[in-house]
Amino acid sequence: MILDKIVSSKRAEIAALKAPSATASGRHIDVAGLLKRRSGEPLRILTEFKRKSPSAGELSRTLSLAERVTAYAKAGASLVSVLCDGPFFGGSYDDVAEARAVLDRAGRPVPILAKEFILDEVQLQIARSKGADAALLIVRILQPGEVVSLAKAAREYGLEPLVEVANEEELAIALRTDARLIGVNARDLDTLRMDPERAAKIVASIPDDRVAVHLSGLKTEDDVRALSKGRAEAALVGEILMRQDDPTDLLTRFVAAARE
Ligand SMILES: O=P(O)(O)OC[C@@H](O)[C@@H](O)c1c[nH]c2ccccc12
Repeated sequence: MILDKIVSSKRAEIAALKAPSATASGRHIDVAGLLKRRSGEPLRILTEFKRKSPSAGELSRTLSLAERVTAYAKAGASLVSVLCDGPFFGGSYDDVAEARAVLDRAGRPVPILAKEFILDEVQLQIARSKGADAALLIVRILQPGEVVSLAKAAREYGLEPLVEVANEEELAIALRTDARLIGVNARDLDTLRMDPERAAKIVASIPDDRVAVHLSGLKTEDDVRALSKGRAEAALVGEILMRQDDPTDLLTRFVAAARE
C-alpha cells in the first residue's frame, strides 16, 4: 500500500535528520482563532502547494512557488499548506521557508501549514525553524500515545497541530489531544479512495470547541457551497488548484461560493 511505502521512506529520511540549532521564532499567528467560524462567517478556503501526488500525478509547474503562493494569498486563501515530502509530492522544508518569506514580503499574515508525514519531533522542529505556523499530524500513521505527545510537542515549538482523521475511531483518538484543529480526510490514505459522505458524517460529529476542517477532493463551486452549509469551518483544496496554470480565477470563485 502507498501509505506503508511513504512511511518507510520517511523513517529512513528521519534517521538522517538533525535538529536545527534554533527553533524559536518571534512570530505567532493564532491559526485556530483565524479559522474559527463564528455565526454568520464564511467557510475558510485553505489552499495547498504540491508539485505532484500519488493520486493525481504531476501537477502544474507553470507558476513558481513564490508566484503561486502570492496568487493564493491575493485571491483569499486563509492558510497555505506546503507539502514537505520530497519523494512522493515533490516538496521540501525549504519550500516552507520560501513560502514564509514571500508572504512576509507581501505583508500578508497568512499562516503556513507544514504538510508532512510526521513521525518524530525532529520534523516539527525543522518545520518551525523554516517558518511554519501549523503542522499536520496524521492519526493513521501514529500510535495513539504518539498523537497526544506530538500534538503537545507541536504546541511547545509554537506550531498549531492539525490532527487528521478518516473515521470515527481516529476521531476518538484525535479528541484525546488538545488540538484545536481537527481535519477529516475524505480520501483514505491507504486506498486513495474518496468517500465524501463518510467525511461529512465525521465532520458533523466534531465537538464545537474544535475547528472542523474538511480535507481533500473538492473540485467545484457547488462542492464548496454544499460544505459551507454544514459544520465545516474550513476546507483544504489542493489538486484542482494545482491543475490550473493560474489558480486565481478558480480560487476567487471558491472564496465567493464559501461566502454565499
Ligand atoms: O488535493 P486535494 O484532493 O484537494 O486534497 C488536499 C489535501 O487535503 C490532501 O493533499 C491531503 C490531506 N491529507 C494529506 C496527508 C498527506 C498528504 C496529502 C494530504
